[in-house]
Amino acid sequence: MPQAARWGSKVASRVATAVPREEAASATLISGEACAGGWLLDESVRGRELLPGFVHLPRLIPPASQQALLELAFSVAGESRTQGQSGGWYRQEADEKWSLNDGTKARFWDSISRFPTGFRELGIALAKLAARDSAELRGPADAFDPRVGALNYYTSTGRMGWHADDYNFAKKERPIVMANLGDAGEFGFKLRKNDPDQSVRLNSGDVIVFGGRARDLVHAMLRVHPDTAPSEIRAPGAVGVRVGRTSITWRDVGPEDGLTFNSDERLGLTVTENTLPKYLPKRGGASRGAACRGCKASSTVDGQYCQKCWDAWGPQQQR
Ligand SMILES: O=C(O)CCC(=O)C(=O)O
Ligand SMILES: [Fe+2]
Repeated sequence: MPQAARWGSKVASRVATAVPREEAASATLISGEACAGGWLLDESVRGRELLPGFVHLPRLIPPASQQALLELAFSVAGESRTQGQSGGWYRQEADEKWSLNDGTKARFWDSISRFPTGFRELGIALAKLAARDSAELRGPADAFDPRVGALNYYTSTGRMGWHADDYNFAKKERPIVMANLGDAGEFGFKLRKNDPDQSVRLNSGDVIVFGGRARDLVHAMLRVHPDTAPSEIRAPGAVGVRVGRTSITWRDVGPEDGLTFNSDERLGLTVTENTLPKYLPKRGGASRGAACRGCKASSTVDGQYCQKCWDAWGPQQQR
């Protein structure tokens, strides 16, 4: 059985059994043809539009669905912790020990086909629920067709610097949909770079969506509030492992937008012929002769790419 299908069936059955009866009575089952098992969402939650096109839906995802989603994230991002393959959230150091692939945090993304059945439909449902409370989001949410799932894991000291999401990581005209699980996080945001910083606390089960005029929202994960996960949420995996904070984003984007698959390439962990120059790891030493593979400039720093193409990769390092 192909890997994606294997994981799909495994996680979908876990999701189905994770939702208790009591909760089923008070929440609405979002179902769909491909949504085996279904996801429970509290549709009575209304969104707060923090900026035109930026909506926060507190506790939209009830605890049982939070737990199921967390297990899904840990399963998918831990799937390929095998030497020679994509390391998911992990990478193997020289001493052969596995560690998170981005220091105090970890990042992973790949085609939505690698995620279990129902994951894509959940992203679509979340976008539509947010659009009830933002005229700005209606068009972008109607057209939303997520093709990539991205999973971030933060330890208690993990952060992400200020940035706007590139168009090669989500189409310009489509929203970015994010679910928050585990420890709460302080999410910094502003419409433009020079606007005053604002922040909102995102608790486990909260969803945010930004699109339309807020598609280029400048945002950051300022800090994690350690040990604030709801008591009923458990870290999947070994007993005693901290829950930490996980964010899941659904992204409507594909190779036609210049997306490189998968996250290992963008993090500079592996380089393939598809890796964009700006994601190549920086090295020193100028060399002349070959034209730059990125922009055809005549001088390259390593025989392949020019300094400008190397430098374009730099800002990604701050993430
Ligand atoms: O995890 C978060 O809160 C932010 C994630 C994010 O901005 C990203 O992955 O681009
Ligand atoms: Fe982002």
